[in-house]
Amino acid sequence: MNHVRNKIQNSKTLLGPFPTFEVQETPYSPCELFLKWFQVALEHDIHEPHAMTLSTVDKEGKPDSRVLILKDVDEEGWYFATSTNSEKGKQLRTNSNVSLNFYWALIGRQIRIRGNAIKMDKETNVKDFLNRGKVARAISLIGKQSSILEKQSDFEEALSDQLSNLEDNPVEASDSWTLYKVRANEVEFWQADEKRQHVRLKYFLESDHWIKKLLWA
Ligand SMILES: Cc1cc2nc3c(=O)[nH]c(=O)nc-3n(C[C@H](O)[C@H](O)[C@H](O)COP(=O)(O)O)c2cc1C
Repeated sequence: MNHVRNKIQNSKTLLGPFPTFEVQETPYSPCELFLKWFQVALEHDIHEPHAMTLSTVDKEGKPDSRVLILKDVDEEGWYFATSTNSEKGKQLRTNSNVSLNFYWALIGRQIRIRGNAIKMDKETNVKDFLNRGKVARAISLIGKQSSILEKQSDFEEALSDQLSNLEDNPVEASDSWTLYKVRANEVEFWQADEKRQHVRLKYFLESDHWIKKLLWA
């Protein structure tokens, strides 16, 4: 495995070419800039640009991270969905502080969001749940995300039970499936530069308005 370690040690990063980031021409709100950057990601055919890392902290203050799908974004916040029974669901119950991170290597862009995760109402959660594919709904209805699985066949049996259940009850919704809105108070846009002169612009929410500051790279 030493050859793999050599590869890691000698891997190059941020070679470019990258798009430019005109910090003087940025909009008032980070949501608007996020959507502009997302559009650029789509134009560059970034693979799964809506995959993001969600970080939470447990009740002892220990951080935890995992990848989730961004379901929507608007001036109110960034949205993700998961089970309240999952590890992250439990963590969010005791501490709603979160961060989100997007990294699009091909265009050298990273977006960091810090804020609070707020649960959406029951009706919205049910609507989001019913929009999911059948297998995803069946898995959610098992309702055991992140608990210990003794053997893989237990999962297969539970899935098969839930798939038959959905045949009989096609609009059954999970009690735990929840859409969360991350209301941001800090959003940073980071643009890589081939000559290592990276550009960082951070939005801070002050009272009820956004201010923007450049950051040292
Ligand atoms: C690309 C990708 C997308 C994912 N999307 C979701 C998602 O939208 N919701 C979710 O609960 N888990 C999603 N997962 C699984 C999570 O990363 C994680 O394994 C799961 O939510 C359990 O996390 P927890 O134990 O911290 O609660 C996704 C994983 C990957 C790699």
